[in-house]
Amino acid sequence: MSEPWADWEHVLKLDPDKELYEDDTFADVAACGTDALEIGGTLGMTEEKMVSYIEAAAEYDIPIYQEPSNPSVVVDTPALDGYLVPVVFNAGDVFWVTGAHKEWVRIENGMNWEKTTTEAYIVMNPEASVAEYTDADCDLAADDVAAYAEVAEQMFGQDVVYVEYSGTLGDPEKVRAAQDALEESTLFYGGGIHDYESAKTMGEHADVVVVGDLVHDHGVDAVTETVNGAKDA
Ligand SMILES: CC(C)=CCC/C(C)=C/CC/C(C)=C/CC/C(C)=C/COP(=O)(O)OP(=O)(O)O
Ligand SMILES: O=P(O)(O)OC[C@@H](O)CO
Ligand SMILES: [Mg+2]
Repeated sequence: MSEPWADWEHVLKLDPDKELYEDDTFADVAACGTDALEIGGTLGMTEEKMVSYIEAAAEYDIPIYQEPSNPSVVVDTPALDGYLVPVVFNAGDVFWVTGAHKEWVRIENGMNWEKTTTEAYIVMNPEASVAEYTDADCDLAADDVAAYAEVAEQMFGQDVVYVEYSGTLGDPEKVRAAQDALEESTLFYGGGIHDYESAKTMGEHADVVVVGDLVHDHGVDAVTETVNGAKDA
């Protein structure tokens, strides 16, 4: 049976450390046309902020996945369809490859493996908090990105590979290189998607376009444009 993300084209990532835009509501967010919500962020995250976003989104009929940035913010609730847990393949600190994950399994009272999937992150924007946080080596050419993607799928069995340019629009050639290197795995692209064209461009190379900051900074109507771009790609 294929995993749900095999059918996704667009994901909206909500950061519980940020507010929704102006008069936008969670009902508006849920109706924007995206295939799923991912809830997570790097800075200022707490379990309380996570819970309030997950509970608000759970009122609506849309898949919700938590993307925890560390073990202490993981929320155990039936409101979640699952956990998408980053593993940063180009991290400088092994804590973000296996260390945090080991700590999570150690402190949990039994894991819900059915609901847990890892995302093989390739972090590409050195200015992003996620790059600083994980001490990622972002100095990667297209063939480096392709090789990381292939290693993730073929050697580590990763079903989701995520080219992450958080905060800036990336190089489509590097996204395409990752796609060309993959056989079955689903390629997520995130970073700087802000309109129909940018979503369409990245959607031509990635399987799933992830939109983050736009929903907080410009609102749901702007996100709907990106849904259209991703679906037309
Ligand atoms: C084992 C568990 C439960 C967690 C560890 C998970 C790992 C390895 C996290 C490291 C990578 C990370 C922080 C992922 C969070 C998702 C993400 C990339 C959010 C975007 O971050 P930015 O846009 O850089 O941050 P802000 O928007 O908060 O500034
Ligand atoms: O916030 P933006 O730049 O849209 O990035 C989306 C996502 O990839 C962040 O993890
Ligand atoms: Mg961000």
